Amino acid sequence: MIDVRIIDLSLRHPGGAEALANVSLDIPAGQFCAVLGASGAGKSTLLRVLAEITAPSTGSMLYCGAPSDTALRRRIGLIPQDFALCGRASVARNVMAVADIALWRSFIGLYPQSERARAARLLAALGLEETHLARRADSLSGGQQQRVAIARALLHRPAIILADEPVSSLDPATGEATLALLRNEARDLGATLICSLHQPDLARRFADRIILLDAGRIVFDGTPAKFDGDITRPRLLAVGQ
Ligand SMILES: Nc1ncnc2c1ncn2[C@@H]1O[C@H](COP(=O)(O)OP(=O)(O)OP(=O)(O)O)[C@@H](O)[C@H]1O
Repeated sequence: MIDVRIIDLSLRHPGGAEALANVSLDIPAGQFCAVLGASGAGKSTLLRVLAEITAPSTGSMLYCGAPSDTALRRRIGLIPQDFALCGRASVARNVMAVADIALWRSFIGLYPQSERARAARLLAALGLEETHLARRADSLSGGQQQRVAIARALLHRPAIILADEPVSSLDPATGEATLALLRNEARDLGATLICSLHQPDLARRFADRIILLDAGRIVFDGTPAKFDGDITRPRLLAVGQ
């Protein structure tokens, strides 16, 4: 079980606006923390900083009180907004690409039976039958590819799951079932789940805690019961005005 401490993170892109501004959070181990906010609010930036894909301008993160290291990084399950699949490779190869499997095995596609079975079980739970394992990833629909990215993140039993809009390409019913599965898997693993969403109703139903970002700042941090569900500010003008 890993708790996450985020200390005064700020990030200003070169020539751009401040994507994160003085973000501090203590996320207890095992918590499902939903990150909401209008488009451009900084949700992906926060997740990318936590995944150490993007370096912050200032601030730091601690995992169980310590900076991240190689061992910690291997315990993060990342679901990127763009899925980051290898289109030419099979679904099986994509799902098992980041699992803790000897490199020579993954080169020749010889995965341990236990990992194959877990991959098939996860994909089936996500609504993708075993026949999908042999298909090229780029032959799947966008929503199917998104679920492959979710299975890949869960396969190696992560202690921290960073999910960037993991149901954005799914129809409402599949999205709800997928988010329920993600929450349940995280619970079973004791994993801390930090998940950006565009659907306040899903966040209210599934998350333990909601963080609302606006222009890179935290403007709400509390329980779903206290959240009023409004993630947008009236700053868009209607066409013709
Ligand atoms: N590489 C970059 N260079 C310059 N600005 C960037 C870069 N990446 C993001 N930004 C800016 O940082 C801000 C936050 O972007 P971010 O992608 O984190 O928003 P978001 O809340 O995830 O949005 P969405 O819901 O549309 O995915 C935006 O103003 C965006 O234009």
